[in-house]
Amino acid sequence: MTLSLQNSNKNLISELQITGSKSESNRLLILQALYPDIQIENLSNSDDTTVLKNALEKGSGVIDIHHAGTAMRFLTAYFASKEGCDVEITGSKRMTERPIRLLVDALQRMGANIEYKNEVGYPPLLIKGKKLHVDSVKLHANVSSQYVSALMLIGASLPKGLEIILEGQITSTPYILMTLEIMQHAGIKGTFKDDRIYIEPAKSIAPATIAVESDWSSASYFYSIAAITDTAEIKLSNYRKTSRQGDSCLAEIYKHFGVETEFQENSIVLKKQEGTRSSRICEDLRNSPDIAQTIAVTCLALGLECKLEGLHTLKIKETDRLQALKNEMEKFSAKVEITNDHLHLLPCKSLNENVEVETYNDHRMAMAFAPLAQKVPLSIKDADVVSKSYPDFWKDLKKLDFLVR
Ligand SMILES: O=C(O)C1=C[C@@H](OP(=O)(O)O)[C@@H](O)[C@H](O)C1
Ligand SMILES: C=C(OP(=O)(O)O)C(=O)O
Repeated sequence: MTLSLQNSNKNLISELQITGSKSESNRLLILQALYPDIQIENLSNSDDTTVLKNALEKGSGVIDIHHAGTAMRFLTAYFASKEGCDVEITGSKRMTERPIRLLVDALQRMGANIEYKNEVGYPPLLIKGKKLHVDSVKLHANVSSQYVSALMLIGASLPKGLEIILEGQITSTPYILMTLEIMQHAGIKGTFKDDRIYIEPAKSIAPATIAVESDWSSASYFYSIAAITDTAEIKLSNYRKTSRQGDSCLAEIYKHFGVETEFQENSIVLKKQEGTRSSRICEDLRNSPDIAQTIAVTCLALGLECKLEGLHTLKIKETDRLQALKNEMEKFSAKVEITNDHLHLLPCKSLNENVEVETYNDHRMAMAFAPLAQKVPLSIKDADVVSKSYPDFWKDLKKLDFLVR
């Protein structure tokens, strides 16, 4: 499905409720499978959460998790530690190109029975679950924090708990902290200090109801919309000032674009007044890789120079996001330089109209480019990719006066 987009309203006022965080939801579903006394409120309606939920219900045979990185990594650890289970976990073509060796190596050192069906280091995986007894493991932490979270999530179910020693520079740290905080909220004890994580064993936990906060990465598109328009007041419900999600750093980052965040009880209001904004944006996004595309496109729309670093994980996400950003921004007449971990967008004076944006099976390519329709009419190819994290995205855009056809 290709959608054409346009929005000429420069004064946006609206109220939305975005679905629950897929990161929080997927952690809670794994914990609930291990500790059934956990109740979850406001579970995400994203594909990534649905595939994980279905996989846990199925529990055997061939399990296809499509594009969902967290589902692939968390389920690998979960099934490997579940005695008697016999599964093949596979996913989309792209998933078979996303590395998983560091996690599999660590689990194998803990005694897990995991084999690669095709290429060593990549899904599909053949897993025969068994009791894991080793209580300390080393893990390289500079490729994906999801490997770390996967081990943490099963840690408390092991007889002696689990110590994880992180090697190398730690990437996406807020996601590791999110895992720990959610486990602590569920009553599991654990610590994360310097390069050492320790999760205490827990045979059972007291009943707990845990509410998922709405998704901050999804909120980024509304920050971008507010930044690009003249004036805006957009209320997003089910957000907290003290969030477990690292992408809540958006509230600080978008001040540079003149967007202020008012924290109300259980919601945020994004307020944009005309005028105020920086002339150049420089950010290190090692801790928040998922908002890189949003920020780059906001800068493109506003003709700002943008230097982003700490982007070394972008190449192994749903697509090579650095190359995809360069390809698509250049269609609008931008000049973009990329390296392995860095993107430099030069100020762009005028934007080409009616560009067809390719999305490369990446939900964030579709959603990050949509706000640009406030400057020039454009179209988004394969627009239904958004369902990976935010199935109602196009419906919600219409509430902000976007013409979506
Ligand atoms: O743990 C999580 O929920 C996630 C961790 C991040 O991945 P990396 O740690 O691979 O950067 C992030 O990009 C992804 O969208 C969700
Ligand atoms: C990278 C992402 O997801 P995952 O790694 O879980 O597929 C994302 O949602 O931007």
